[in-house]
Amino acid sequence: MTPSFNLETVRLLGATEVTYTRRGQLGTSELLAQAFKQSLATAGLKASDIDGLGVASFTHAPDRAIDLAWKLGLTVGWIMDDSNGGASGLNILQHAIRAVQAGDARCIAIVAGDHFQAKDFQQLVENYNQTTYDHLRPLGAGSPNHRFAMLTANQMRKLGLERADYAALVMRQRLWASMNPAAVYRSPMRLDEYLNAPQVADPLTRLDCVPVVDGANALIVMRADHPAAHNQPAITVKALRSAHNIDDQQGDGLSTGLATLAPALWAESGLSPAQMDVVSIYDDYPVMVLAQLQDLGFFQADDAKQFIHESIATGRLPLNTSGGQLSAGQAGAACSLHGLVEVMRQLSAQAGERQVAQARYGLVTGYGMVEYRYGMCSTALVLEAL
Ligand SMILES: CC(=O)SCCNC(=O)CCNC(=O)[C@H](O)C(C)(C)COP(=O)(O)OP(=O)(O)OC[C@H]1O[C@@H](n2cnc3c(N)ncnc32)[C@H](O)[C@@H]1OP(=O)(O)O
Repeated sequence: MTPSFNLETVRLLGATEVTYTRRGQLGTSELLAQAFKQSLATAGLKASDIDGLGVASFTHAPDRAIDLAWKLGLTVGWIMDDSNGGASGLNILQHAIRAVQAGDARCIAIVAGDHFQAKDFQQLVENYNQTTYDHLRPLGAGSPNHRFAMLTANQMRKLGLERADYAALVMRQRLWASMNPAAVYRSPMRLDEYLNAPQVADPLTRLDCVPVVDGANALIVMRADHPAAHNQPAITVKALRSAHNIDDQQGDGLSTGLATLAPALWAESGLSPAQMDVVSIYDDYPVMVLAQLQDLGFFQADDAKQFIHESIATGRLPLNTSGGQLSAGQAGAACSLHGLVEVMRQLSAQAGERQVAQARYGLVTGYGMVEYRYGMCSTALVLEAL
């Protein structure tokens, strides 16, 4: 287990998202640049304050972080690219915190985003890794939808769930999305709409699968003693843990790396699931939202149905208050900062109509990098508004 480290010397600010669109006009560099500029404006910073840059993207290639630094006119002493999908932004964050603590940089901007034409996404999933290319693509099963359909069927059996139970989660997220101007799907969803949506891979329909959009997110990681750290409500990280490839793809995929890291995460933060005021759980498919909440101790297997209807559907647990990716949209690697940006906005009292009253503690998870059965990467962090 990694040793704990003092996070008090680091602050997060400048959380921002570029409005998600389907097949928009801006290319990846432009989206990343827009997120960067919005983040600076939100944090009250100038480009010359930034001395570190992290970039997460699938479609930024052949450019890399240094090319974006040049386009933005940045001179930096710390730079990082990450293409680990749903884990990428939080992976950069984990490194950025260390860099700021160690004095390699004082003020790091992290940006994540993608622009997709329809054919780009197909190309991405079929070439996601060598395993997919060699073994799944020839079977016509390159898309993650097929694999998460199997995980959903298995979870339905294990937890005694029906489609109407998943509907309650998806519909609640859509309700949150109706209060997020940046979300791509904002019209409230009815149960019959959910149940009758076009099937994608039994038992998943279109409304269970994260929609592909364009967009970008950004935030700033800064030393707590930096003069600009007081430009807006300060947010600190109480604990951050990652656990990747915990079982060599030999498990059932319904227990993620979060089950491994949860004891240390809660012990280090000194907090418990019941104390979280707002929660962003990586939501590529509803099955994984439930799997991660269970791993983190929000409910026990026997209570899954009750938890969905009493805590999630009622909003008693403010879960994925941006609408989550399922309603706001998944802009490629931007998904890796999506949940963090939302929790930071909630903790900074900047969430507009969907603001959770007196939000002090928040939880964020990242998940991703499907090898051939399920995601291999898991990260979680607990945040506090100071
Ligand atoms: C670790 C991970 O993150 S793994 C996950 C990685 N991501 C993925 O694999 C993406 C999964 N999603 C998908 O594959 C696709 O979105 C699909 C298959 C579900 C849907 O794709 P398609 O069937 O091609 O539908 P398409 O995107 O063209 O949309 C068709 C219509 O449905 C609408 N639509 C699509 N999704 C939604 C949604 N969630 N809510 C409401 N409307 C939707 C579209 O706006 C479009 O409407 P229009 O015709 O009026 O413009």
